[in-house]
Amino acid sequence: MMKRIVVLISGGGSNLQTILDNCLSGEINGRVEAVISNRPDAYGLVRAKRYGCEAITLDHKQFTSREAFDEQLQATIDEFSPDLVVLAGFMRILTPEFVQAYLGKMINIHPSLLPKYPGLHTHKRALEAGDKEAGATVHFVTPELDGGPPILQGKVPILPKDEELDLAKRVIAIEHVIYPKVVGWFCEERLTLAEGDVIFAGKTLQIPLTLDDTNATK
Ligand SMILES: Nc1nc2c(c(=O)[nH]1)N[C@@H](CN(C=O)c1ccc(C(=O)N[C@@H](CCC(=O)O)C(=O)O)cc1)CN2
Ligand SMILES: NCC(=O)N[C@@H]1O[C@H](COP(=O)([O-])[O-])[C@@H](O)[C@H]1O
Repeated sequence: MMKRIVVLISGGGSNLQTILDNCLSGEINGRVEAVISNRPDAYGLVRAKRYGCEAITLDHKQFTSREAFDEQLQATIDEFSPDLVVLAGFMRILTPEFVQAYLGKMINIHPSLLPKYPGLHTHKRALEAGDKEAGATVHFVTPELDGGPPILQGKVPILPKDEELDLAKRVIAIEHVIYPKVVGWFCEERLTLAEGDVIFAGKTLQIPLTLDDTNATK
């Protein structure tokens, strides 16, 4: 049964595009039913229209509170009865009530090797810390910001002359590899969240998988 996916965005949507492409190619056994942006000018909405799904703007600035925005967001998402909600560059902190409604069926990609650098400006922080490697983490979404159980990480080197943009480009390239992989696993029903544990292919993940591991998990 093809899974129903809703994607939340705030910007350019390159991760969204990778997921759309993998749905079209059959790599992901799913269909994106709707893309919802909290910003009207998000180019990801153009990508959604080109793919042929609903492209919806819920401008968070039009709401009097975070709770009111989340309430409307939940009502909009539920119109599509998704099996999976994918945050792809979605830049709003979600209320605990909202997150609880999608626990175990909502994932996010974060541009750092969590638990290092939750929140914003991850590449700047990694460079300032003098780190030798960086990367991205796909995780289940919980009320704790970027604190949800990690699923898969992709690592990249930090090079001596790297500036923020250099690192951002190298990290987003690995994001485009790991995110569709995790979405695909979820749509094949190989990935679940149970009592706070990530269950992948029938085994409890004690630590997140890294990209190198995935060859062994075919
Ligand atoms: N309850 C949760 N909400 C969200 C999670 C989560 O794990 N739990 N993940 C984030 C995604 N994210 C990083 O990966 C993130 C997004 C936004 C922010 C943030 O500080 N947002 C500000 C506004 C910033 C802006 O508009 O540029 C805010 O909401 O006030 C931090 C981390 C998605 N939500
Ligand atoms: N805290 C959330 C966050 O910073 N997410 C990051 O926003 C970018 C979105 O790019 P995209 O719109 O091209 O997919 C990605 O790098 C993603 O990791």
